[in-house]
Amino acid sequence: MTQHKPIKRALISLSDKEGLEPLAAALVRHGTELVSTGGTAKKLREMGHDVRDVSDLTGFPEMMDGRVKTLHPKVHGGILAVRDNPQHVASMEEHDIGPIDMLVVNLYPFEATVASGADRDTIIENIDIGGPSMVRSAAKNHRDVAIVTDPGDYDAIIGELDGHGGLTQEFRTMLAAKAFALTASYDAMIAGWFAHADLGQAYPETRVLAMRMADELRYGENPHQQAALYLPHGPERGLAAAEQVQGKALSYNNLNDADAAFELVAEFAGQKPSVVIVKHANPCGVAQADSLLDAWKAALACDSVSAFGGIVATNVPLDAETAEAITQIFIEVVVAPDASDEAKAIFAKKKNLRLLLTGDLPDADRPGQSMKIIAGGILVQDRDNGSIGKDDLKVVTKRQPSEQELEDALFAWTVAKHVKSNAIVYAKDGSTAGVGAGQMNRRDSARIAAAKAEEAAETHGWDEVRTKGSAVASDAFFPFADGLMAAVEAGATMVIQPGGSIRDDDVIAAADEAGLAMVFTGMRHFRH
Ligand SMILES: NC(=O)c1ncn([C@@H]2O[C@H](COP(=O)(O)O)[C@@H](O)[C@H]2O)c1NC=O
Repeated sequence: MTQHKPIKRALISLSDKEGLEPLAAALVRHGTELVSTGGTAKKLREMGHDVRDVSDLTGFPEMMDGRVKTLHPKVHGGILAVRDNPQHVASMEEHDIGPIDMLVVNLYPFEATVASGADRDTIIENIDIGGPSMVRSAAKNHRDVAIVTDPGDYDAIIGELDGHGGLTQEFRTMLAAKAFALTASYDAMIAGWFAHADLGQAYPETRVLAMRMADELRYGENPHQQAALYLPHGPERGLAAAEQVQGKALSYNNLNDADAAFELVAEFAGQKPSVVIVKHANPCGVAQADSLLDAWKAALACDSVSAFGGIVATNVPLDAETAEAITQIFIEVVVAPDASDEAKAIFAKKKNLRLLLTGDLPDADRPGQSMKIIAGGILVQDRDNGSIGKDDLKVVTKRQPSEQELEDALFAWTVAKHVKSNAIVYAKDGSTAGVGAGQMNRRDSARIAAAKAEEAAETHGWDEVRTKGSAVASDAFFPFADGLMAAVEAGATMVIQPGGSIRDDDVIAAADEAGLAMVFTGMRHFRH
């Protein structure tokens, strides 16, 4: 049977004293002697408990604004001594060191201090030194010492004390693992603050990532893959901060697709009502219109086959009419800044549909980084926040684009930025006409996008395929004229692309011959 080791003496030193009362009461009930630092000792006395001050134990006053309180052999010896090691026992006797069986600590609130906008000196003062030192000592000696760092564990500890009079080795090991994760995360936050905030290093020599599990997911991309969502410490941001109003638990693929939809729709923040439909992380229909309902209809019309089981994102709050229309087909997730009560009630009828409300959309041009795991490493890059406006465009053809062509071109360009390479996007009158994604050559993407537009025309019984008279965006330059010619065959009259190929002259000549207007952006948007 696993032995439950009693706690004869506990050192308690807490910044966050929440939940202390029942834990202290349980310890006292089981005959534990309490030793404590200034503020915590005061609190315990207010609760009516006998407490020994740590300064009494060490023979030194707490000093230097609390920088030195527990950093003393009487504390660390009492924690680190191996109880059945005769030499350690002899040292304890020689130096009058008593064993400490439990340490209850939480650390100075470094993260909250940074978040509060405090000045540098205050931030530095909130780097806990004595706390992590004790935590590491106790976690190392978890064979004999219980290290309690998470108030979420207090109840279980009280249960063990009341039920068995002490804690098992397994319990102490679990606590130790948690304690080392805490000190590692704490130091990661401090190192991150120094590198990023204090020294302005976006790519420091050593990068420490500390993340907490926010959700255990049912599985990963496929059912045989285990998966979880991890978030960095600090305030939740972006899609991770969204409120899930209803629906089944979000899956790995839902989160990945919803993020793609959310990032694309954020490009349209503050613009006309816009709808993005994403499938397998690529947009399959994107539209802007005077009403959200019209934007939904236009986005859906682009590729209603692919939209089935898709993810929908909007740039304005959902209204009842749009909610009603969306629920006419099977949609996995809807992401929106907000939703009216009527819209929520309509979605509520679709029990499985996940509705995520994000509040204001993030700035699409914000700085940041993206990461991708490769075998044996992580690729880190600035997030693709590059954007262009009309003034950045260089007309390279004889024909100048019309205002409408320019608008459609910029819209197609914005969508193409969020389509996996090779990306070709046709757009007309503020909505996509065809999206070609993820092909190994540009010509195939151009053909696939055009074929989708033809299919949409057949499905909806339109007289004309919407690529006729459209603007086409290519996420990177056309290395040959063949990709451009595929767009000409589809009826595009305007091209937007980065330019920069050694065969640009051939491509421009082909565009001139076909009577196209073509602009170069000077910026590429590969997305893999
Ligand atoms: N300096 C030390 O020796 C020291 N020992 C413990 N602490 C921290 O002091 C805090 C508790 O202080 P108080 O009990 O005075 O409110 C805890 O967050 C603990 O981690 C210390 N403070 C900072 O380093």
